[in-house]
Parts: sequence; structure tokens; C-alpha cells
Amino acid sequence: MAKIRIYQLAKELGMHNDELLKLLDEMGVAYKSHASTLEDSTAETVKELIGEQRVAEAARRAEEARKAIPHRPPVVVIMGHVDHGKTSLLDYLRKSRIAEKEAGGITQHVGAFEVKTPGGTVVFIDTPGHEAFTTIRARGAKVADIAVIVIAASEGVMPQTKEAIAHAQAAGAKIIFAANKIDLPNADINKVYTDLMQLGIVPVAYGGDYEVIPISARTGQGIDSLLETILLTAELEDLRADPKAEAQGVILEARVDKQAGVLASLLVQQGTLHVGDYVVAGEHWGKLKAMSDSEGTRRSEAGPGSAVQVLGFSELPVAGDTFNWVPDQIAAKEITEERIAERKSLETRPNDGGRARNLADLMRGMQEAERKEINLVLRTDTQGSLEAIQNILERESTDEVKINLLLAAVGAPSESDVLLASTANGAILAFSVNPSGSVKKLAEQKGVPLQSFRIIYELIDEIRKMVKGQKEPVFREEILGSAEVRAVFKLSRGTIAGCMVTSGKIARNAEIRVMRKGKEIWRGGIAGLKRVKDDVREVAQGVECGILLDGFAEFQEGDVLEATQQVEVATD
Ligand SMILES: Nc1nc2c(ncn2[C@@H]2O[C@H](COP(=O)(O)OP(=O)(O)OP(=O)(O)O)[C@@H](O)[C@H]2O)c(=O)[nH]1
Repeated sequence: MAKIRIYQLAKELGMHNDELLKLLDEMGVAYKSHASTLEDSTAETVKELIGEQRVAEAARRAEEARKAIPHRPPVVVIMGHVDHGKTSLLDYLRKSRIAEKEAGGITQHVGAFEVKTPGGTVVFIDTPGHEAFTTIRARGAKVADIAVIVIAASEGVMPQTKEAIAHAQAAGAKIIFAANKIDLPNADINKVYTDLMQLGIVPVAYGGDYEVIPISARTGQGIDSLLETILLTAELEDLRADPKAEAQGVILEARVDKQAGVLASLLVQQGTLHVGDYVVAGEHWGKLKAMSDSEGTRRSEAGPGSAVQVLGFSELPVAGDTFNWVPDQIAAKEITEERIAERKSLETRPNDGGRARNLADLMRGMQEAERKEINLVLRTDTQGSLEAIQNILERESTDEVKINLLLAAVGAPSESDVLLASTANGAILAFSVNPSGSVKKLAEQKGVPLQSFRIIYELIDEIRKMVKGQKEPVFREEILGSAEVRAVFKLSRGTIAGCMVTSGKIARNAEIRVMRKGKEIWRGGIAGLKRVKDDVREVAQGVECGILLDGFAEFQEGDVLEATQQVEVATD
């Protein structure tokens, strides 16, 4: 390799000569002038050092930019077992906020409300329970930063407490426990601690990480302390949002009001919404005609952490969809029309959708994503079988593939289990319990694998095969069709092969083998498939088309492009 001169290396690295000379001095490298040559190894070391410095500089700048973004209030959801006091806690929080203003203030349900404390503001999602929470999560948006799980201190941990924990964990929310009903004579905070520890959750009082705050939603005792803990947790999470960014957030609720029309509640997560702005949410768009907050006050703008009710959608947006600011009606219409067209084309695509996913699919997805965890919800008929299967699953977990039980409980799989599995991209295994028709249907809709077993060893066998990869799918390559290159066009966006499909078909998602004189010279994907001027999904025999490949441009007339696809071969 030719030796490099200092000024050449400086140019290559985009540095001034002086800068590089200074660095060489620091490294103790001798030279006469900037025209001196450097040893290869010295040049390599310089490149590495500069590379490292630049990475560090970029990281420092990114951190600085992040720190320049203001903090935002935490968004909290309240969960817990039935009757443990979720609604009472929300009511207390809502009332305490009104009491601070004027008594008798009118509240409006906008899906979330703010509680202002001297230490900061907390946003509470107005609907208790994990269903609302996970429906939103299942649609891909993260709403709650923190889950407050209410446990009645008079009863301790109950089945839905466990479910709530599983849901919050799957959604990646921080968990704070509120030991409620502490005013009751039979309240026993120690039972709450020990119950939690049995689930592997160690409270701070026992040296662990989980805050358990004794409260009474009836008397208000401990609620200040709960709010403080929420704010402290939020501080550690360092939650930030840029009020100047393009507004974005989540649709919390939507309904049609006979007089007003479509009313949607939005939680702004980033940026600031203004009356008059256009937003798109899923397949719907709206021009915000009016906004009001949970106090019924008209707002002209709403920044990060605000929940507002808006008027202006022409059709009902879907709760849980994210919304985004768009500059104008043209953009709003184009984006929603594209989304509708995309959905329709997916619905009409043959052999796609409708097929229930199974565990093998899940494992394949996992392998593709190089994920090392398999998330499972386990449902059994008795406590005994539950423990037995849990123990075996624990043993089957390997270093490569960890089996993570999102929830293990007695009873038939529920719709909430499906949402949980869907959120965590997991599967449901049922042993000796039958899911109801509606649960099966929901699982199908959400693409959650749900399998029932009657014999323990069949269940274990299935898991074992998966973990050990014995069931790794075997694929065979199948030729879909071929096309001959008749002309080559060099355009600014790449080189297009003008082809005639000579047999079968060429599909946009197929893999292409470029054959020259009977030999394969390249293999890869298609970056563009056009028929005249239109992008198309496939082109049939006897039709001309333009093909742009993803990473190959050296076409010659007479090359043959073979379209192939991988077909799974049944091994059972
Ligand atoms: N003594 C006492 N009773 C409470 C407290 N919190 C709630 N309760 C009572 O417990 C019962 C259940 O409270 P809710 O707030 O409805 O419980 P929930 O968890 O929202 O119940 P669901 O919505 O049915 O799941 C009600 O009768 C409340 O009055 C408390 O701190 N102390």
C-alpha cells in the first residue's frame, strides 16, 4: 500500500494540516513537515483516534441537544384488582385538584386530567384498569410512563393484581404500588409486602426497588406521598418533550355527540397543538376547530402532557391510534388516502392475513429479530398444574432462548391475556382450560398464537422443540418466473433493466437471481418494479417491465432475471 503524506491524510479526514500535526505531536510521531509520509500503522491509528473522537463528540452533542429539551409531566395509569379502590383514588385526585381551584368547578371527561403539586404536574389517565391501557399499547403507542397498582391492604395481592403487574411490565411502565384502604382496621401492610415478595417483587422497605405507598383513597392519607413518589420516579426517568416539535400524541377516546359531532380526546406527547392545526390519526384527519381541557376551559393551544378534547374530525378516529400534526389539508388527505389504500391492498392480497399464527411463526419472528426471549401467558386448570408447568418451563429456559412468563394463572385465557400477549409479542398456552370463542377470535385478530393442551408433556414437548430449534423451518427455493433484459437505462435514481417477462411472473417481493450465460452473478431484492409508469406488485408472462435492483446495476442485454421465493417445506 502506498504510504500516505500528512496533508493527504488531513484532507481525507477533513482536518486542517495543523490539527493533524498537533495530534501527531501528542502521539509522539516524528515528521519534518506536512509533506512527510506516515507509516501505515500510524495512519491507521490516527484514523481510529479521529473516528473515536468524532463518535464521542457526536454523542456529547446529542446529549446536549437532549438536555436542551424541557421536562414533561409523567403520564400515569391506575390499575389493580376489582374493588381495590382505583376509581376512588382517581376521584380523590380529581377532587383534590378542583378543591384547589374553586369548589364546585365543572369537570369534563377528556380521557386524562392533570394534578398540579408544588413538586410538579402529574397527568392521570382517567380510565382505570388495564384494558384501556393495553388497547392503547396494543396499537403501538406508549401512553403511560408509570403504572400505580392499587392493592387493598385489607386483602393483599389478588389475581388481577398479578395481571396488572404483568400488563405494566409488558408495556415497559415503571410500577409504583399503592397499598390502599389503610384506614380500615384490618389493613395489613405487611401482608401486602409478603404477597409481593412471593411474586419476586421486593419493596423498598425490604431493600428492593419497588415503592409501596400506604394510602387511603377515602381519607386522602398518604396521597401526597404517592404524588411525590410519582414525581421522583419521573425525575429518574428524565422524561422530556419538545414543545416546539411537530405535535404528536395519542387518541385516548372518541365519540359522536349528537349536537357537537365527533369529539376526540387527545393526549399531546410532543410539540404543541393549536386551534386551526391539521392532524391525522390512522385513516382519519381533522382540522382542529376547538379544544377544551378537563376543566372545561377553551384552549387555543395544548403542549406536551396536555389532554384536550377536540372538535374537528369528520369521522371517528380510533382510540389508541397515534396522531400527528400535518401542515395542511392536502397533506392530511393524501396521508389518510394512502393509508386506506395500503390497508385495502393488504386485505386483498392472496394468502395473507386470516391465517392463525402458531408458535413456530412466533419463534421464527424471534429468530429474525434475534430476540432471545419468548414471552408466554400460561393458563391452567389448577394451581398444582400451574406450578408443575412453571417449574418445567423454568428448566427449559436456556441461555439462548429465555422463557419469560408474562402471566401464569389459573383459569381460562381471557381477552385481557390476549392484549397482554399482543403487547409483548408473545403467545398463550392453555392447559386443560378452554378459551371462549370470543377470546379465540380476538387472538386471531391480534395475531396472538393461542394453543390448548390436554397432556402436560405435549405442552412441554412443544416448548422444548421450539427452544432447541428442532422445529426450525426448512425452506426450498422455488422459481416464480423469469425475465430477459432487453435494454438498459441509466437514470439518476439507478440503472433500470428494461425486461420482457418470458415465463411465470416477476413479483415485487421476490428475490432475484441475475443469470448471465447460465451462471448466477448476483442475488438480491427488487428496489422498484414498474409497468410503463406505474409501480406494480407483479408482472406476468409476455409483459414488459422496468426492474431496479437493490444493489446491482451492471446489467447487460441478454441477462436473465429469475424471480425466486422461499417455500416452507413441511417437516412433520
Ligand atoms: N375504607 C376505605 N374504603 C375504600 C377506600 N378506597 C375505596 N374504598 C371502597 O372500596 C370500594 C371499591 O372502590 P372502587 O374505587 O370502586 O374500586 P375499583 O378498584 O375502582 O373497583 P372496580 O372499578 O369495580 O374495579 C368502594 O366501596 C369504596 O368506597 C379506602 O381507602 N378506604
